[in-house]
Amino acid sequence: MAPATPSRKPLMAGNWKMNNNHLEAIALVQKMAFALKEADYDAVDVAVLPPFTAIRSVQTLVDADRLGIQYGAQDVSQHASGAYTGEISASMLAKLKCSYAVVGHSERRQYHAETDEIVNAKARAALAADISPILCVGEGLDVRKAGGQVAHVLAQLDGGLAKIPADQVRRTVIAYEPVWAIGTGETATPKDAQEVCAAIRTRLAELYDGGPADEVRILYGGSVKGGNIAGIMAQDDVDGALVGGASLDPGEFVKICRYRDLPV
Ligand SMILES: O=C[C@H](O)COP(=O)(O)O
Repeated sequence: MAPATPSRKPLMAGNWKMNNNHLEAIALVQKMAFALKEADYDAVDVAVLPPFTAIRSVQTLVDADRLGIQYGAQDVSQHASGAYTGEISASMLAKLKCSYAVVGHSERRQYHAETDEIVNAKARAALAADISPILCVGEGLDVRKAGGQVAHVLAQLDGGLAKIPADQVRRTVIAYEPVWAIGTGETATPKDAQEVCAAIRTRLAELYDGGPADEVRILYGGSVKGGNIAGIMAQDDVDGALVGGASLDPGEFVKICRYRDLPV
């Protein structure tokens, strides 16, 4: 596959999961913003994905201080509006100027029984509101041990992208997150990450004519930190990272954003 081009600007997205109230969120974004320089934003898109309750505060800070940090949500409803207690719609997130919404994170699939059909409906709801879905795919340890990771991930990809046309897939982000590497300290090797990310790009080329495969950003996620990001980013088909635990530490997250300065 072709190496990353300027049309695939790397994206480092910090998924805070269920951490940080709105006051803590402001403090964390301020620390990041203090450390990040213009050159960082030129090289990398930097995004935070706070809990829903903190998005408005992050928006206010980003707007007031004209920060280059992007932000988004960790989930979105598949429904547009109505009697869905506890749900947050894509149009509500668009009103908060969210750039991204994660869909199909393995924790949603596992704890909330989200199927590929639901994940697909969420991705389409996000796109309809001009929000880029970050579509998560990834295999469990049993699948990995049996060598079925590529087939498993491609089936999730096919399901997640169903009925999404080429002009919309261009703005979709795919995150490959092997479930066995999330929050465990076990990182996939750069070669493991490249194998699956390359297979994802090849499948995108099969599914879509006209070049979207070369434009879609594919992230790796799973115990990413300053010590392993450079090797992962050296892979041709990895265009960034979805970072969990390390994104809660501003120093570590900024280090990840500056992976170019780190040894491979
Ligand atoms: O969304 C992020 C991933 O689940 C990775 O989390 P982690 O970096 O804590 O392993």
